[in-house]
Amino acid sequence: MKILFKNIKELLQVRNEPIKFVSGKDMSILPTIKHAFLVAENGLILDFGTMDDCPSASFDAIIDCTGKMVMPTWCDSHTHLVYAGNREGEFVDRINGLTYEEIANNGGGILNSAKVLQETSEEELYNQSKVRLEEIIKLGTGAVEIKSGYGLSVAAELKMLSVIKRLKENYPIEIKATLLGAHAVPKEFKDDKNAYVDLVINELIPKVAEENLAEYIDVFCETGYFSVEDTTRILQAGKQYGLIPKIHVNQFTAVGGVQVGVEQHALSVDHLEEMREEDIKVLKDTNTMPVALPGCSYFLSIPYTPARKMIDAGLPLALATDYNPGSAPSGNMNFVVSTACVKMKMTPEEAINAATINGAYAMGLHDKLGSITKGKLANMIITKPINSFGVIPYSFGQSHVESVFVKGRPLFT
Ligand SMILES: N=CN[C@@H](CCC(=O)O)C(=O)O
Ligand SMILES: [Zn+2]
Repeated sequence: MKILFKNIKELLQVRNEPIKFVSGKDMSILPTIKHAFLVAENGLILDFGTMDDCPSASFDAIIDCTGKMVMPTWCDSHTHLVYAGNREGEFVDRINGLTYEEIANNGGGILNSAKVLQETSEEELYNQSKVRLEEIIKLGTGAVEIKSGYGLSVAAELKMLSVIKRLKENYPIEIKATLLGAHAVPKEFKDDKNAYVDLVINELIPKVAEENLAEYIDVFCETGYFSVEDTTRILQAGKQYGLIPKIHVNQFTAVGGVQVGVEQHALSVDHLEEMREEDIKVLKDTNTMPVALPGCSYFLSIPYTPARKMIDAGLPLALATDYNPGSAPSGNMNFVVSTACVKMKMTPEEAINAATINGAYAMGLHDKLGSITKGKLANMIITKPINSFGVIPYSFGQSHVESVFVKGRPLFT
């Protein structure tokens, strides 16, 4: 199958040479080609350039993109989109004055989602989750990481990971699975957290590795959840089974989680709403990608990740949705990119880099996705007719995605 996309108003995120990620000042550069063509063959990007060099060979399909932009699909490197039910009641409780912490301390929050998930069949969980997956693909996401962590028992964590596996088998976008057994301390272990950490290390990790259900290991390293010591133990155990760390740190308190991430060679450290100078410094010149989740800051009314400080210090930054029922019930990367510009003072170029190539890196997918580069997967967004790419973050709350191509094929057009 060979497709020609012609008369593209502007082809975004063009990288002739493959790159891992962009940091610091380089984040403000978004290479583009105006009045461009692109050829996709057998699911890969075969060629691109200006219309002056547009090939005249025969194609299976020709798509006229007059007035429209073409860009790589969004790479959403942090979600919890496999969950059961929702937490609308807690949303109203927060509107009426309770805090996220108070709700969690009263047995709500993650434990609430765990209870519902444990009572939901795998089939039903799959059916609820696939709706969310289809919804984000329509919004332009072409690669997504999905975590477990609402099971909090060996059986229920395996149920979540099996659902993720089934989504991988049934949908063409790239899906990466993360084991987040240490997301909260289950009720039964409330007086003996160490026993739960032992269970994660001695039973859950080996079982997940044996069944090959996850690529990454995550921990919610936070006051009242898992300490830096717990986090180190769990990450080390995961690494022995080949699981790569990607961790939740500095959401509410800065307790040294970023340092643990760097020490353990985490692929990413995510959230980072509370950042001290030393947290920024320790990330410098490492291979650990900081990931901001502005949808969570928006929904919980907590501080935003200090993107300006971090980028100005020379760091890279990725953006993700954190799609989950409690702190970010939206998987809309268009909204995330817009919020990053409005609230975190990222420029459109920085935000698009953060949501494409840097997000791909945070999922170990930068050699396949995240830029328009020959040989990468032809996962692309065709926008509606727009004046400039700045309109994507500017007109918040709208989707400018007209159609989405995954491995060179149109989905949900
Ligand atoms: N912070 C930890 N985990 C999720 C939220 C969990 C929940 O409230 O259900 C997050 O990334 O925001
Ligand atoms: Zn999360």
